[in-house]
Formats: sequence, structure tokens, C-alpha cells
Amino acid sequence: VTVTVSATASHPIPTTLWGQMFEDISHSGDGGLYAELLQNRAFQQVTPNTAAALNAWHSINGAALSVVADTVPVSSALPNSLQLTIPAGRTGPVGVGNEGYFGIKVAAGSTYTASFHYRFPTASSFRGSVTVGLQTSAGKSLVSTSVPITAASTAWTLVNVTLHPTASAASTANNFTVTLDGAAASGQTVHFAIFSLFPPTFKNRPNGMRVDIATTLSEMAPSFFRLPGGNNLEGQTVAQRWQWNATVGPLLSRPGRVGDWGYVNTDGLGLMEYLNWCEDLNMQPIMAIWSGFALGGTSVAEADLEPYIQQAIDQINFVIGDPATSSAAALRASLGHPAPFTLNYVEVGNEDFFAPSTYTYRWHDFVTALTAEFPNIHFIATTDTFDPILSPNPLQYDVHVYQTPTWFAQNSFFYDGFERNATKYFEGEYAAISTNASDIFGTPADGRFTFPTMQSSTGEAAFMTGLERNSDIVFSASYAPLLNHVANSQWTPNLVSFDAGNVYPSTSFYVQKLFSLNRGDEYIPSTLPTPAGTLFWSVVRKTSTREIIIKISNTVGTAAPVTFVLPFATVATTGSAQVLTGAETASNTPTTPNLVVPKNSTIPTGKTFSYTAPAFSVSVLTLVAH
Ligand SMILES: O=S(=O)(O)O[C@H]1C[C@H](O)[C@@H](O)[C@@H]1CO
Repeated sequence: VTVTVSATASHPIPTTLWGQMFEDISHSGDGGLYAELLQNRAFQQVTPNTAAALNAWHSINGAALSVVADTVPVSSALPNSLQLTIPAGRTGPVGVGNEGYFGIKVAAGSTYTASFHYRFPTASSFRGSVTVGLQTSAGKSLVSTSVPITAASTAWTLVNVTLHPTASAASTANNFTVTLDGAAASGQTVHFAIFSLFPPTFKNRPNGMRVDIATTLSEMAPSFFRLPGGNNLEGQTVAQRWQWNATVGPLLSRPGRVGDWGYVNTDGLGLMEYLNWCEDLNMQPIMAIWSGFALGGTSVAEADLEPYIQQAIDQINFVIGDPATSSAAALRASLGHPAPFTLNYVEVGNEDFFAPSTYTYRWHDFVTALTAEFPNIHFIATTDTFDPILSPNPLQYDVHVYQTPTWFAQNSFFYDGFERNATKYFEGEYAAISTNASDIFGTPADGRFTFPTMQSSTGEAAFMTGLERNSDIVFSASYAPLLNHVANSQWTPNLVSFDAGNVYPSTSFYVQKLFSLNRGDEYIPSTLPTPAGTLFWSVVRKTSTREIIIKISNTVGTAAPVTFVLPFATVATTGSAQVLTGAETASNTPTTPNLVVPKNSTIPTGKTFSYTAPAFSVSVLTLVAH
């Protein structure tokens, strides 16, 4: 095929085009990006005196454990404590262990910060010591330290220790342990609250992000970060919705919530952490507000919306308000960020095509009130586009699609036919997730991908060439879901997988990275691909370097020769090629983590040059031309 490139750009490409969608699903946050290593660290949202309340905790050497609703809770937000009784007649360390989020990585040279609160429910003359450590699941100590513990009062005492393992553990099958000497502490009962164990964090932020996952996500230079969901914004009930104010301030003040993906969210990764993260990666938030619909099916009646609208106003004021006039903004300032954060886009709900009939008043009442308060914010609607008709008329919609690789390859022209009527589109969630067109959301046995493959990733890349061509109306796009812990996932495939020890960037991640790191600031029209074909491309110009950047996706198993004809007076005779290619079913997985990674080379270029796109490949060709 011959591709003739135009001499003039059709439109500028928005700087917000490529980014990331985040929510706490498959332990993307707790047990993933959020660096806390202990699972169920504060016994949040559990039923006392049940085995489930002790999830991830186990007894060491006969300690009697139970989660109790403390008569003197460590804080009103954290009513539960771990009650530990040392039985008589024990010798050696007796206490409690935590298995982490399906393992704990212990690396020599890393400093681990551990903490917990303790109190004796009965004061006594007991004085002893408590040993805090990391050990293999077989009980071999990796590192430990001891600190005094006293029953002089029944008040809560905070213990902070640092741990410096001198050897790395052979695997992630390790436990965090807190023990007392069985003989010396025989018969003692101690209450513990909010344990914590942190490794070093990204940019050393307190209560921050896991370095390896954060670093991987930063590698694709995302321009935006959608938060906090996705379904996980919504709650199964109105009371279980995500509430910004429950996720900020001291961890002692954060009650956590029952997330929408089957596990308790600590909310240690809260709105302030999200906003600091956005600043650390130089990306802007696309922040959602709860819009009055819970996933169990409840829509708040219009007459009852006001408190939720006020909560949304406070949430946005926390992000951009003036501390002198808004208490929410003053709270932000008190947490270390007096200046407003960047915020241009607020999404009103999530996938409200599930509740369109009430979205008409919910959208209207939220956006009318919020626009009056924040006239510069762009509000994004989440129903199907123009169905139902909404007032005020949305200028942005969030469009989601999960489909087969073939669908993506054959729908790269999805936006070409959209009316240019000032409406802009956020392709907020897209991914090829199954080969089975009649059962997209089925199981792997039905064709569902566990990890992206070169078939799914080239399909997505084809679709993305269309998003780039239509970036006059598509302002943002993000693959979803972003992250999953391979030991506990509620959804596959995902862009980046991880376990307690490592991160596994997928083939689709490398596609996102290739598009995001090779952006143009203007789109250059060229011969259009055949919509129902198998080879797709987009041409952009990076004006600062006078480079032409050509992205090509070959979605099938035969190499595709393509000739480019450029109209420019000066065209470099060599250019660079960044190529991701592999077998149709090739995936990067924990056992084959780097099976398919981009490879760089130089290629001959010129006013007319030919290139052969390998089978199942995504190529980025870059050359200076003007
Ligand atoms: O069950 S779904 O609605 O398909 O869930 C999808 C859509 C929702 O926004 C997001 O949270 C989730 C996976 O990314």
C-alpha cells in the first residue's frame, strides 16, 4: 500500500490524549500501587470475633488472637483492635504474623518502617519487650528489632521501628511478625491497632507509592490519571460510596470502606495521595464525583440530592478551592498543599448508562450547582452519547468499550463519522479482552484474555491510530483496567500486572508507551487505511523537532510492506524505528515477563521510502522532515 502524506496539519493534538485510568480493582491500590505491605492492617470494616476479621493474620506459637470492638478504640474511625493473649506455659516468641498481600518482598539494603499502637486493657506492673521482625514463612528470621512495652497504663502507645534486612529473602513468602517472650509475658493480654509496614516509597513520599509499580507507570508519561473509579467510585449502597473526606488526613481518621471489587479498601490511598501522585508524574487528574447512583441499583431521589451535591462541591474545593474561603481547601493547606492542584475535568459518576432515567436529573442538578461554583471545570457525562438528552448539554462524554481484537481493528474509524458539534470525547476505558464476540466478558475458557497478547495489543493500536486521527474531538483515552495483582484479580486482562515481588508490563502497556512517548502536537492527514483492512497508521508532526512520526499497526500474521510518500522539501535519509512484534498469542507474564518488548533500529527513509511492518506488530517510525 502507498501512503501519501499531506503537507499541512489538519488539527492540533491535545496534550491530554494519552493517560491512565485508575481504580482499586484487583488490588491495584491496596496491595499494589499503594505501598503499605500489610493486608488488613487496621481491621477496618470487619465483623469483630469472626475468623474473617483476622484475614491475612495468623497466630505464632499459640497466641490467642481475636479482633474486638475495643472499649477504648484507638480512634473513632478505627473501632477494632487485635486482642492478643499469651497463654501460660509457652516459651520462645509468641505473637502474631501478617502474610502481606499474597507475600512480602524483603530486599537487602531497603529500610522498612513498621509501626503499631498497643495498649494493655488492664494496667499492671508488667514490663517487657516486643520484637518486630520479618521472617520467611518457614520461620527463618530475616531481620528483627525489639522495643520496650509497658503495662503501666491502659492508654494507647505508638511504636515506630525501622528494619534493615542485610540479606534479601529468596522469595516473597515472608511474614511480618510481632512477638513477646512466652515465658516473660505468660498470661498477658495486649490490644494492638493499625499496624503498618512500608518499604521505601516513590519519591520518598510518606504513605506513598510502591517504587517499582510507580516507576513502570511513569515510564509511559501519562498526561492524566482518572480517579477514583470506575465501579469503585460508586458503592453497592449509597452509604458504601467513595467519599473524599473519609480518605484524607491522618490514617487514624480513615475508616476505610467496602470496595466494589470484593475487598476492603483501607483508603490509605486517598484523595491527597492521588493528587500528589498526579503532581509527581506531571499529569492532571480526571476526578470523578459520586453522582447519586449506587451499583446495587439505588438512585438518590432528586429531593434528597443536596447533601451529595455539597459533598461534591467540598471535594472540588479540596482540590482547587481557596483556603481563605473554603474549609475543604483549608484542610488541603493544612495537609501541606496551600496552592490549588490542577483540575480541569470532573467526571459526573461512572457508566451511568446503567441508570439513564435518573441521570437526567442527577446530571442536571449536580452540573448546574457545580458549574455555578466552578465555571472553569469541564464536566464529563457518563451515559451513552446524547442518550438520554441531558441538560445542560454535555460538552464531554466518557465512552467505554470492551471488545475483541477484531472489533478494535475494524473500528478504528469509530469517531470519523461523529458530528463535529463542539462535543469532545474521553475514551475512558477500552481494551480487547476476549476473542469471543458472543461472550466478551466470559472466562478464559470462553476466550477471555488473562494477559494482553500481540493480537489484542495490535487491535488496540489500530483503534488508537483512529483516536489520534480524530483527536480534534477525542481529548483523552486510557486503557482499562490499569493494574492487577496476579494472585487476586477480579478482572483480566490488565495493562500492568504485578505480584508481591515484581511488575509485569504487558504488550498493551508497551503499545500505550509507544503512543504516549511519541506524540505529535499536530495531526498530518495521509491516505486513509482501509476501515475493514488489517494495516493501520497515523501520521503526526512534532513541531519542536520538525519530526514526522508514523505509527503503524499490523493486526495479522503476514508482514505488510508500505510505501510512504512525503511532500516535504527536506527529508532525512535515515530515521528510527521502534518495533513491538511477536506471535499472535504472545504475552508478557510472570513466567515470561519480557517475551515481547520494543526494539529500536534505524531505517532508510526519504521523500519516498518503504517499510515492512512485521506480522502482529506496532511500529513507530520517526524522521526529520520539513
Ligand atoms: O463490570 S463492568 O461495568 O464492566 O466494569 C468495568 C467498567 C467499570 O467502569 C470499571 O470499573 C470496570 C473495569 O474496568
